[in-house]
Amino acid sequence: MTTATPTPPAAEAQPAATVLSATGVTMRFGGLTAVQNVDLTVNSGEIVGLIGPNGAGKTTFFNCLTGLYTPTEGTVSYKDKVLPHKSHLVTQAGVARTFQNIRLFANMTVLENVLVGRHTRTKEGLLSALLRGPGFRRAENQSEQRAMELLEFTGLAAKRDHLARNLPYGEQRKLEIARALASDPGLLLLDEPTAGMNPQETRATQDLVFAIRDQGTAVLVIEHDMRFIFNLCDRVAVLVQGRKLVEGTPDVVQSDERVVAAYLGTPYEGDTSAETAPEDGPEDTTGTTSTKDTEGGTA
Ligand SMILES: Nc1ncnc2c1ncn2[C@@H]1O[C@H](COP(=O)(O)OP(=O)(O)OP(=O)(O)O)[C@@H](O)[C@H]1O
Repeated sequence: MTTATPTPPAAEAQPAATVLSATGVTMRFGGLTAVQNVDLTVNSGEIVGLIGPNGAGKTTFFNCLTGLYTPTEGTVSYKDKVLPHKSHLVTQAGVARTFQNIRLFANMTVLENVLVGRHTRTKEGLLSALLRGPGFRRAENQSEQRAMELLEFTGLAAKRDHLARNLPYGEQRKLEIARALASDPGLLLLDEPTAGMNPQETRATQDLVFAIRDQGTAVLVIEHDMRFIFNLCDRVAVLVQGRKLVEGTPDVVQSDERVVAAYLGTPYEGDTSAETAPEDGPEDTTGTTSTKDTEGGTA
């Protein structure tokens, strides 16, 4: 008689832990309120999208989350700890980001760029670095190993010794992501990761973001390419004139008449801000066109 190995009871569906919690975030620049009383959470295992017309406050909100700006009001917590208003401390806490305009060290190699992103995870001090003692060399080897893993992961390993400035645009964007991942973040914020990309590069970026999520890093992404956002995200929040207008699944958001109206700049029933509606031109909310497809790279 064979004894069946008891199978473990099916794991009960646990509510996902909250990774990021932004509460009542407001950012004023003089008389201009760029972000107003925005709440947003990102849970572990999630990809959350942040969309909105130009000037809606998306990047300002990212800057508040990542310590570049000190919000005028509100708090931002990562894994239940309030984040400091210093970007390197936010990175150290476990939140990494990329920028709308690529910020690589153009004259450093691909590998060196990722190693720079690794510095928040190395403990060796300045003295140890100057003396190049065994502890420093061990840490250096480990960092290089991790950097190479990330270059494999992002498909850039063969370019490790190329100067960043010589990479094609799509690979520069990948390198930015690899560098952000080098700090081993639990949350990655991507600001327009497909801006200026062709459709193949955009699809590859989509696959990369799924892979990042599958490896255990939650993702919050700003993007104008609606097809990309609605394919990728579990949840989407829409900012309009600094306020969160709608939040929900891609299906809910796509079919919300307020979202369509906000993008078209037309008033909707109950809209109190119609007189100051954004002047941006129509953007496609149907998922058929990327508004950035016609833009050049921002490198
Ligand atoms: N440092 C700043 N000082 C003053 N005003 C600012 C500053 N940064 C942003 N703003 C203003 O805040 C508003 C929101 O800008 P923000 O760049 O956050 O929008 P966005 O949604 O990211 O736009 P886009 O999609 O075009 O990148 C805009 O009116 C912008 O001019």
